[in-house]
Amino acid sequence: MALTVGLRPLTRALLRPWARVPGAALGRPAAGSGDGVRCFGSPRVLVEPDPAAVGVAVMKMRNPPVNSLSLEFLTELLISLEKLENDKTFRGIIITSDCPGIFSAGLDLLEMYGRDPAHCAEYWKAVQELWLRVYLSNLVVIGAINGISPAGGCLLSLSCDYRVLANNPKYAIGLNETLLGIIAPFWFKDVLVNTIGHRAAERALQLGFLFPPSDALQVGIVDQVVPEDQVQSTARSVMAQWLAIPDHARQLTKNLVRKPTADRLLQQRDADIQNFVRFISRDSIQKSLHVYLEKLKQKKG
Ligand SMILES: CC/C=C\C/C=C\C/C=C\CC/C=C/CC(=O)SCCNC(=O)CCNC(=O)[C@H](O)C(C)(C)COP(=O)(O)OP(=O)(O)OC[C@H]1O[C@@H](n2cnc3c(N)ncnc32)[C@H](O)[C@@H]1OP(=O)(O)O
Repeated sequence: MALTVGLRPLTRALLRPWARVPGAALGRPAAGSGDGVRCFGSPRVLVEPDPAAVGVAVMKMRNPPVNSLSLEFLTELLISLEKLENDKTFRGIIITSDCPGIFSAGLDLLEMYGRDPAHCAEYWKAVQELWLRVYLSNLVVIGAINGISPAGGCLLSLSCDYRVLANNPKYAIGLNETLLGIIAPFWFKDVLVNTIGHRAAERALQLGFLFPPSDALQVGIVDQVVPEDQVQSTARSVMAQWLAIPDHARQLTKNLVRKPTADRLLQQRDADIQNFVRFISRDSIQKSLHVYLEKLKQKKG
């Protein structure tokens, strides 16, 4: 039976069908343009032009304590990304965190635990939308990963064009869904397979590996590991290298490489939402989430 996906007005206004073609005319004018200072502020997403690099924006995630991807946070990220995408003065974004030690704790478990099916459907649609927005962005997207990034945080990192991770043993990265008693959806899995290869992904996904920086570099889930105080400067240098390529050639090439993966979801978005809602609503899965949330609480002592 098909689910009725009732979207709230803000989310409905934001979520549009995906038909972006590199080089195609971009949509509406950007907020903030024309006043000399482009700063797309929102409570949880700080976006500033990089003072040292023309055409580059730095997007800082600040949804304390752990940058968990709640529906509101996802919505703000989507709005900021759409504004940047539509502002022709920007050619690249560096995504980083404003929460010390945490890049993103992934999807917000409280959006999936004890919620009704309509809410879960709305939430999952926003998760899909953020992934598509980042993964298919025409901009160069560099992840300056300055903290731990499990599960959805790892997916966000994997969707960047290049990942720079701070060398701190606490800053593990990986798709750890199985440790929570849930599973990574097929499109999370596809992105990991594309990045580290089939066999490494098979092990990492089943065992819920969270790779510390040295292992993360070795397996290829990140591109570079640098001292913590050099993450931002390294991301800037990498950005300069990527921006030296003509946009149209880079964008078309990115699309060529990424579109087949994105299309697998685009062709079955509604079915994917229904699968998610059915899966997450199971008593056994809700029980697993409950146990995991309790463990997080107990860890505090
Ligand atoms: C057949 C199948 C068919 C179809 C299947 C279809 C779909 C697949 C189904 C489901 C897929 C769902 C995918 C989910 C992906 C995810 O992203 S799940 C989230 C994974 N995240 C984690 O495991 C991280 C959990 N958090 C931590 O490990 C630690 O919090 C962290 C190391 C990040 C930080 O540690 P620390 O600094 O010590 O902080 P605390 O642990 O004390 O946390 C502070 C408060 O934040 C709360 N919190 C932490 N993480 C989350 C989160 N992800 N969501 C919500 N809330 C979180 C934590 O409980 C604390 O709250 P409190 O202060 O106690 O109120």
